[in-house]
Amino acid sequence: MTDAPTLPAEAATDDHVFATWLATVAGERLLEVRGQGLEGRELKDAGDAAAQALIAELLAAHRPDDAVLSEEAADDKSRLDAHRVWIIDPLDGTREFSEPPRDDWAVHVALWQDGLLVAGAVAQPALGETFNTGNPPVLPPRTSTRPRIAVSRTRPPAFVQALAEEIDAELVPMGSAGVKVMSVVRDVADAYVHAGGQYEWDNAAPVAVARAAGLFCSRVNGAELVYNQDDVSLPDLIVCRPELADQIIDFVRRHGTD
Ligand SMILES: Nc1ncnc2c1ncn2[C@@H]1O[C@H](COP(=O)(O)O)[C@@H](OP(=O)(O)O)[C@H]1O
Ligand SMILES: [Mg+2]
Repeated sequence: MTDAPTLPAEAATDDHVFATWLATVAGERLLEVRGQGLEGRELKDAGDAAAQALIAELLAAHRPDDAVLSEEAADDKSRLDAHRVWIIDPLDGTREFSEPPRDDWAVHVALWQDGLLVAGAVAQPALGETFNTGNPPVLPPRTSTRPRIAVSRTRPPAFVQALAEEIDAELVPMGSAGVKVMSVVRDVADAYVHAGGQYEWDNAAPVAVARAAGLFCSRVNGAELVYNQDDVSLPDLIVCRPELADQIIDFVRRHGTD
């Protein structure tokens, strides 16, 4: 049993600092698990379990009155009547986590309050970075005139290939929704377009951070992303530099996502 990490003083009252700390310490725990010599399914399961256990313990200790929605815990529907809900993916990109030395996996911590995402952090432990809403990332100038669209490495939606052809974009495959959203924040890509399946925990924290950095975020048809719903399926989204949003939404409205 490892000692629980010590809460930084500011994190007691500041939800941005708390989210950042929680994602960071869970990421550090995941790096430890990755160093234990496990492989494949065993490594995936050990990572999911260790990050979930630590995050659950720290939320119970430091935010005991808040509700929690986590990929790795039973869904307690009392969250539907709560004012504050932490939306957690303890390990996003589990597949890539189990393929060292890949760095495209992440920890997601978001806070939903009365209808809105109000704080969030995405740790990318293998890069040693935690992107967050407290110190929002500053969007670098765009270095590519040809749009780069981040897509799932293993489940790229078919329509994104057609979209790329129409707008003369390049596809950049990588793991983890959080990593793909942060790739737009970091000017590694200019857009992330996904459809076909995802859940609130896969995109809540990434969207909170992306918005804080000034990026455009919506469903693929341009509709609002809505969190803390009874059904937590949130199967599609666009995160992009604002100047690309109209083109992408227009394509989806004309062609659909099939
Ligand atoms: N079609 C789909 N249906 C359900 N979940 C999906 C999905 N495509 C992606 N996801 C989820 O979104 C996250 C990012 O996926 P990808 O790396 O393929 O982009 C993964 O989360 P987890 O790793 O937490 O399971 C994955 O499970
Ligand atoms: Mg996930």
